[in-house]
Amino acid sequence: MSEDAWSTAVDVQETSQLDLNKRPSRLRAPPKMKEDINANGSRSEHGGHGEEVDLAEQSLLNKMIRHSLVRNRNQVEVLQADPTSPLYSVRTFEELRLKPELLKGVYHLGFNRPSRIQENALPMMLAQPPQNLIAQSQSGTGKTAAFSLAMLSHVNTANKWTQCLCIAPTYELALQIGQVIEQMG
Ligand SMILES: Nc1ncnc2c1ncn2[C@@H]1O[C@H](COP(=O)(O)OP(=O)(O)OP(=O)(O)O)[C@@H](O)[C@H]1O
Repeated sequence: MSEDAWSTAVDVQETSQLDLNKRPSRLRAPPKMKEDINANGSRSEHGGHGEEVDLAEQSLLNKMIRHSLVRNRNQVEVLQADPTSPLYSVRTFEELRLKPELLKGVYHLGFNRPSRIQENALPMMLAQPPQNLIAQSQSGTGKTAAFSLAMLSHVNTANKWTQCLCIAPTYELALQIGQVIEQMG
């Protein structure tokens, strides 16, 4: 249920991003970035400069592809049991020694066990002292959830200052990551 609500909210958010000019809400980008996005959008609307890549549209397309994977969650769960799948995992979130609040957030999202990228990357990202990590995995295999969990694990809620900085290549992607973090945190 909560996963459906989350993906629906993200979809609504994505749709709203297609019409940034008409939306005077807090979801607006800072002026410079908004200008860039709108510039890309108008280029694409008029079909003008064939070679130029519209990053906002590209990001939305990626999101739509991922959304179709979310709909097939049952299949994802089955794939996690297949040792040849990148989603395969034998470890549990408890074994990753996440903070109890985060564990609650993970289960609230309906995650029963970590995917392979989460299983491999999280111990390194949670190590003390923290280690640098570059990781890659197929789309929809849980990378966002992995680095979001790692970021949140390093946050001390008693400290009232900024403790994490997540840099994303597009505004839309940043919003999506923010949604995941809100859900988990
Ligand atoms: N351990 C898990 N168990 C079940 N579902 C999961 C798990 N981890 C992530 N998911 C779900 O799988 C979907 C894809 O996860 P996520 O967005 O983290 O993947 P991604 O690798 O970052 O994808 P992309 O490369 O497209 O950005 C999301 O709906 C997420 O809620």
